[in-house]
Amino acid sequence: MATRAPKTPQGSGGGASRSGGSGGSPKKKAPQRRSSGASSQRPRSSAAKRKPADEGPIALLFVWAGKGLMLVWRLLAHTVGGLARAAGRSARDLDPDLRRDGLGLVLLALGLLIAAAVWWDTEGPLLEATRTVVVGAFGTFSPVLPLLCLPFAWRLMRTPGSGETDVGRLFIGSTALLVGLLGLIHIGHGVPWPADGPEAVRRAGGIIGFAASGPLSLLITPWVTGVLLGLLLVFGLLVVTATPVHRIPERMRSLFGGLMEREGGPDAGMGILDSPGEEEQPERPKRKRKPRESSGAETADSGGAGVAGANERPYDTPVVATTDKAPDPAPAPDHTPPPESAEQLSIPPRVVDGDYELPPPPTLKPGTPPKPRTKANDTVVEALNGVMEQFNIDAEITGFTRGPTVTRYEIELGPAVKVEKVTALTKNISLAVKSADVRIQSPIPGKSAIGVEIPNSDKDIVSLGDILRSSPATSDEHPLLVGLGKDIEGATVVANLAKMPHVLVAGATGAGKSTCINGLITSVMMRATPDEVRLILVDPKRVELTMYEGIPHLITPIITSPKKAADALQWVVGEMDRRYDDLAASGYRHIDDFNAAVRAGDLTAPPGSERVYEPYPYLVVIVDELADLMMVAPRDVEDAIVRITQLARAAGIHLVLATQRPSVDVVTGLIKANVPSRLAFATSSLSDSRVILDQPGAEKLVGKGDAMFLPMGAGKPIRLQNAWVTEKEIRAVVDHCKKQAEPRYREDVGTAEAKKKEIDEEIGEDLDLLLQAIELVVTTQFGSTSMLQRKLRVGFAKAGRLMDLMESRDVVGPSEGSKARDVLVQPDDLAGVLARVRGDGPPE
Ligand SMILES: Nc1ncnc2c1ncn2[C@@H]1O[C@H](COP(=O)(O)OP(=O)(O)OP(=O)(O)O)[C@@H](O)[C@H]1O
Repeated sequence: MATRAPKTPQGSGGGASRSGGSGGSPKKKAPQRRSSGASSQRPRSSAAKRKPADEGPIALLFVWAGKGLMLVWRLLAHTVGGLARAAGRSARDLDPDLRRDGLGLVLLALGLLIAAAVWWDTEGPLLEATRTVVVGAFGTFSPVLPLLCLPFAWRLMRTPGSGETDVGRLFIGSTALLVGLLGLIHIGHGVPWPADGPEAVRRAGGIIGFAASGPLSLLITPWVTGVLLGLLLVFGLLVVTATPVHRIPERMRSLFGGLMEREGGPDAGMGILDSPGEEEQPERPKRKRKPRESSGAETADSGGAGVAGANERPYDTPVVATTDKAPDPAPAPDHTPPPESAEQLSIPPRVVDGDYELPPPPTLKPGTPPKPRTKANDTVVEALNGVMEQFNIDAEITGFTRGPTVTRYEIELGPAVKVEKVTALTKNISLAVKSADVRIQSPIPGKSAIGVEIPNSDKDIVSLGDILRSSPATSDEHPLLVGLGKDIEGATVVANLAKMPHVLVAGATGAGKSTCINGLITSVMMRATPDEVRLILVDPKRVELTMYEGIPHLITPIITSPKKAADALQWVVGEMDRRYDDLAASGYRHIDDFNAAVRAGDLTAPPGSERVYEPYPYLVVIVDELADLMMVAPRDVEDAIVRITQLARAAGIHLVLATQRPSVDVVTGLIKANVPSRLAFATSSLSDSRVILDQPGAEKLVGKGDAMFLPMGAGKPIRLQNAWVTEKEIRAVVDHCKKQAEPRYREDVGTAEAKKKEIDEEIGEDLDLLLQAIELVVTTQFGSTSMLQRKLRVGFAKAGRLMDLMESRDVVGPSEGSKARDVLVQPDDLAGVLARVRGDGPPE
């Protein structure tokens, strides 16, 4: 997740306002200027030379005054910037909503100051200076400025929780809008130059209007400048209202519809008083993101890869553990021609007209404050010392690091003491500290000490709310960043599902696996809009995930039938293939690049196509009990999982597979090889731990969310206490999401069965064999019946029938006697053909 994420429209208008520079033919252009006098003597070479040469002392004065003003401004900006940076640390600690209020109040004060200076001509040196600066800069537009400050201030204070990007967007948009407008006003007044007198400039668009239109008019005529400035103005308007160009008709419709409703509705009378813009709030962002930093002790630096950094003072400086060690992206498939289908998105892109607000961060409650040391720790230290003494081992307990569930005690050995002397005492230590779950780590990474992990008798609760409000989570905006918990040193652990890119969650019943899945889904709901992330939830147990029914992130109702779940996985394979087709056709390697290009408007539909490109949401498939699926259709499920996991990363599709039976028949070698990240909760046996982590350790976990996280590429797992989220909190988040938007389901997810029946009559029981035969023939490009007999171990009659079925589906050509048949499908198209034969091909 890389920090992700779709952002506000990009500022592309800079080019328009900045064009110019040298070039052009002043000879031709000068006569087109409408102003007279000095203007006709404009210089001919470069703009730089032009003014000082011909504009006389007044113009020179203006130029130098302008430069002086710039210098003062820069000095001021540096000083204020320095002060702001110095105050930054404490400002960052402020509640973000308070920060926005502060900004709003500053804007209000500014509006009042300008109103007093410009509207009422009030006396006083500050007001006079304000008047000179404002009227000089904005010209005839200055009286409107105070009116603009008011709605902006109002918006800032009225919509707490919006991100900083919102403020940035408004700033960029209104600057473009203002520059365009002032330039146009200036052109409307005949493009007066400073040489025409300061009053002439003030009566037009002011210095800003002049800067936007004057030099440009000289180079490309006022008309063309007017058009460019008009475009800049429209761009500014679109940015301020957060309206991408392709959404203009939609926005107009909703604005128009809203106005009509208000006119005809019961509140029609009130509608006259309300400003329609305010009512529609067109400038509101589509989403409110970013849960804010907690006011607690989380001050983590952004961590690097894989495993949390070691930490001397755990509760002061927790470190993020993210799965940053991403491998090279999956190789992009060969370039293929643009797909024929006119439909691009197989997942409906828009779920809601208007705005979608993320749940406010306080919906999730804070946990218990961490305790760095308790009486229980002292008791354990005494017990450990006792054991060392009893066995005459020259070793010392030099300290401990208390995590939420487990404390790691550090033992330093004297000279010439064998490590094995301590490790052999595990059972005695267990006895002395009255806990069966003692785990010895030798050495503690980065220290020449042995670590003895002993469960705390007085555990801390790690709340998901605290994790999502901590800076490791808030500093990364990727919508697939999820809160995992806290490690043994108390550092926050977050992970990006997109980087995992698939994860296996396993553990014995009651170990905390369902809580973990709840945490993952809640993280997504807290941080991502349905336009950014869509979910497929598979819950064969029918009890675990029911509370998420109806959330707008779902693309299909929660799937409870294992058979349907297997079909849904096949649908995901199809969705992945469709995405890959799009990536290949457009020449992008990753869905993020594709989406960025769509947002920037760089992707146009191929000639003759009616397609409208939309960004693809990430798709996360969460299976709460893999074992139930593997019992029903082991081969289909395994095939689909392997295919998805091998390729889906670049397509933005990620799997979370959970099971309480991590045995080799559920988590097969193939699945294991392709699901690189693992999250293990307490297992009932050492062999189960081996299946999940490829090493022992999970059997020693103490349950209730005590977990080991092995991110992709990491050699050693991180022990962590998984974050806790209550059912009440989940319900509040779910209610919030449901109020924001209705789910829009894909009808065909998990319904391949129905389609299959149509072709079943002909294929009958042979579907599996036929799929294998197609795969064989296409990959070898050899259409031979005897090869099918040999490889599939079928008789001549069956092999002949398979060949006929393949012929009727255009996989092979007609029989040519004893010669092998022509193969009509290329290996690249195999996935599509298999999907079609299965009956889960792309919708017509
Ligand atoms: N992160 C956690 N923090 C604190 N307690 C937890 C945590 N996770 C689980 N627990 C405790 O463990 C109990 C069982 O958790 P959970 O239902 O998630 O286990 P499970 O492995 O999914 O079990 P099952 O497979 O039977 O559904 C919870 O009721 C809760 O009391």
